[in-house]
Amino acid sequence: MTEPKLIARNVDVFYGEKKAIDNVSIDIDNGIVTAFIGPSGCGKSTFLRSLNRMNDTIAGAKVTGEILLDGEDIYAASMDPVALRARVGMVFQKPNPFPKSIYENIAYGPRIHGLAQGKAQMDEIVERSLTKAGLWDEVKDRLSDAGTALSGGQQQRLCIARAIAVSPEVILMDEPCSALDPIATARIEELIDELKDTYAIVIVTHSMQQAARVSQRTAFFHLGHLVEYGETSEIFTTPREDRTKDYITGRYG
Ligand SMILES: Nc1ncnc2c1ncn2[C@@H]1O[C@H](COP(=O)(O)OP(=O)(O)OP(=O)(O)O)[C@@H](O)[C@H]1O
Repeated sequence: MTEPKLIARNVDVFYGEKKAIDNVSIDIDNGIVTAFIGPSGCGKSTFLRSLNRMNDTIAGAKVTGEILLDGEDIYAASMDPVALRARVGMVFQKPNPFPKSIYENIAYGPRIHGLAQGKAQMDEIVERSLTKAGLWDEVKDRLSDAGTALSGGQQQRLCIARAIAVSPEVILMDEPCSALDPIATARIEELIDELKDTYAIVIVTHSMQQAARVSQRTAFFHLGHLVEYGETSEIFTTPREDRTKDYITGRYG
């Protein structure tokens, strides 16, 4: 057995006095897609954001407990949150390209992290990242066009390419398809399936069909608790907990 990529132990997340995540412990493995599901407001996004310290950017948010990336405490004083977010990248619900060219959207991260020695190396990173995100053929002749001029689905693949460009180890995706049409969604789902061999992927989704299609492991959250975690096929066919059963059969959510 290889070590889990991420280990969370007894994690609580507070917004001011309010506890949004209560004592969550979970191991997240490499080479697979892990889905977080559960009714609106159960804390999926909050917990996802705690995995790369995005909650640090929210005033009043506090995380307690322990989260280890390859055994290293990501909340340790010695951990630089900017470097951490390159290792644990994030893709958001709404595609959010920078108001810059397609090329610059990809080159920005590698530049600030000093990953390219010169123009030729940067060109290579840009091409490799866009290729991995399945976008290169569509944009190779228009790299100086604005990223925001692309379609919604292309913008989301651009955002995935931007995350890939800084050589992450984990990619967190917070409902990455919720603003996309079914065809663009299918492209992203195919892409997620390809990327899982290189990165640990965690996806928050409202769609149980999507969780069933793209993930190998599923975590069901309810009211800030991790109710059940296991193989996706088992969670959807033979859940152990009544609350999971009620959710996947559509009794609430
Ligand atoms: N910035 C914030 N400040 C205060 N409370 C927040 C903040 N973000 C989320 N919450 C609260 O924390 C709880 C969990 O919210 P979160 O967005 O993590 O849930 P979610 O399961 O991702 O919901 P959804 O599926 O609707 O996106 C909710 O009660 C929410 O109102």
